Amino acid sequence: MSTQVETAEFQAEAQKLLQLMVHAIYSNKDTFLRELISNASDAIDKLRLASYQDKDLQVDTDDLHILIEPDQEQRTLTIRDNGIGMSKDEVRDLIGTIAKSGTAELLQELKDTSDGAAAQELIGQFGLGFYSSFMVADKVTLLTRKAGEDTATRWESSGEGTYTIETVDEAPQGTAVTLHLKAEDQEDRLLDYADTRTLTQIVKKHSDFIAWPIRMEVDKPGEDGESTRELDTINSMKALWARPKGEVEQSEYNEFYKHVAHDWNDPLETIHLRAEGTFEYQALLFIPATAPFDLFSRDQKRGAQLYVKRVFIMDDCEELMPEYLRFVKGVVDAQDLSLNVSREILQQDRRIQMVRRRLVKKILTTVQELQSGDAERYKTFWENFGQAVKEGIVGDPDNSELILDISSFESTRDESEKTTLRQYIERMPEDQDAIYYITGNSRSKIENSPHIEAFRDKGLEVLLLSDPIDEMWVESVPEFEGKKFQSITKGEVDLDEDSEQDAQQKEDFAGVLTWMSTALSDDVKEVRLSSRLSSSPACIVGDNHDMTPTLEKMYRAMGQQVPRVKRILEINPTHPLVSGLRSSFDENGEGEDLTETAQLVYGMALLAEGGELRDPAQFTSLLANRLAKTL
Ligand SMILES: Nc1ncnc2c1ncn2[C@@H]1O[C@H](COP(=O)(O)OP(=O)(O)OP(=O)(O)O)[C@@H](O)[C@H]1O
Repeated sequence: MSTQVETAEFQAEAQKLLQLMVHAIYSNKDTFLRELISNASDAIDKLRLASYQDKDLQVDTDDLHILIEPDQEQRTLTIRDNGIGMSKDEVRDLIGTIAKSGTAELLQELKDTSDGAAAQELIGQFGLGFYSSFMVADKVTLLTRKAGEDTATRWESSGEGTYTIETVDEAPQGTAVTLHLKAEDQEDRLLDYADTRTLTQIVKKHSDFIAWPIRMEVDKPGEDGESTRELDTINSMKALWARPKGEVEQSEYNEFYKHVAHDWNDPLETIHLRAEGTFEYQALLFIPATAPFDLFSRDQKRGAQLYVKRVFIMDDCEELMPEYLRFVKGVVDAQDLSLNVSREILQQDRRIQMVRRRLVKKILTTVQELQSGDAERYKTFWENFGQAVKEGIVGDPDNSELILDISSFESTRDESEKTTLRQYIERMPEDQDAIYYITGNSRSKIENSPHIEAFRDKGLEVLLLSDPIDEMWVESVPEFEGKKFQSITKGEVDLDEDSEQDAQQKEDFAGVLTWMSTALSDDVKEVRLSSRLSSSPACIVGDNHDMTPTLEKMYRAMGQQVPRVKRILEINPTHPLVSGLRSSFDENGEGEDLTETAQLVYGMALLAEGGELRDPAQFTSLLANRLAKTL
């Protein structure tokens, strides 16, 4: 067998992340061991599953374990597992590159931040798995043989841009990662990772719950006072989710979370539940403290890990979690499923649907409790995951009321504080019968939109809905707690109390309105007087069931055919431009100049709401000509 050594380069992004590790940006160096043990444990889970699914696979699964081998003299530390191993191509793909989405954004953010603590938090959020070995080692050697293959692969790197890779004839099945340790440096929080006591402490702290034995030779005091070296299992291996809730420390939950979620930070919330009766299961779920970089990418995975009677069955079990809760991590261990259950079977299984319903309810009510009991943590939750959770208002009709209840929204009342719907309703004046809202692309755009003027003048609060998903749910939900949602850019709004004056104005403007409706008929279906404006001359509104321009644009962007919706131009009778337009029409009748003024009024209204002109060049030329006349 040829054992030619190839030298290859890390992918550019991997190189940059490695540099961060080599130059020790992350202060909690002990985490490397948790990462390597976590990978080893995953590899054993995979082997166990593969041997179960493929009876012809020639592997020995009798004594699956992880072995820690420190060598004080050589200053090395080896983490060895007899799990699934990797093929040569897998080593290249999995170790030489970083396929995680969000890497580019992470690197950009790291470049932009000069604050060490912020950089650490970013790294912590991203997790660096295998690469974290380079925090404590100046050279790493990996020897691996994939289950069922004859030859093995040896990989080595000092983390400086290149690595070597070669095929070797012999190696035990599984993976051994050998770290050539950096010198101990207490100041830099670099401990002696060849010391068995240090290693034992780290394993107990970070990896105690790992389901496979983690073994290491340790010194044991003998009867004659002499100590002897003995192979010991240093983790308790107790599945955390199977232990009674009251007996598990939060620190244990936190460590377990870091293992399942590949996160380096503590979770925001822990949910531990057990169901007994016809279908028994235990669930241990976590809400992370920060949203992952890829929360809104299409390939974002979702779902808890599924175990059956303590045996790992699959990662990302989608059947257990709806898409809008894709950020929830954890484990569900069911007692009464078959070990060879497949995704197809799970999709059909009504018991799994029942579990999912219960988990969803539990997660949502946990957030509800947070909302009423811990404002700061609720705020963190909502800032990170609110946008995703709101997808459930449309996607999960059974829970839409509950989701609305735990949601909070920006409003005209306070720039820095969001409001819940319940709080909004409590503040509503007695005669207000609807929840007013406006949708659009950004807070700044909608908050200065002319539609809001009269609401602001009258002290009426308006919700400012600027997430793309808001456009969707607000169309589909009729009401909350008996109050219907009313867009302030749609339908007729009557905020003026003086009906006598109204009637007079209607009469005065009747002629000019009819003429304007015809003059602008290519763009609008009607021109009418407004009671929602106080300082702007005009605004554009829709009928109650019309699609908003933002929604129209969203559908077009998704490639759907949508007819162009003509909306309504509302003009402000008290604005000098509008009253002047009317007197000019009354005195001189229609004319080219007046038509141009009407077009300008329409164009301005469109721009004021952040809309796009159909013919911007024509609009600017009209405006330029008009301005020239004033000079
Ligand atoms: N001991 C191992 N045995 C088999 N495969 C392994 C082992 N260690 C790593 N791998 C493979 O290499 C991949 C990359 O590992 P790495 O630790 O860099 O990232 P990860 O575990 O996928 O995610 P994270 O960076 O969030 O920890 C793993 O997903 C796994 O497929």
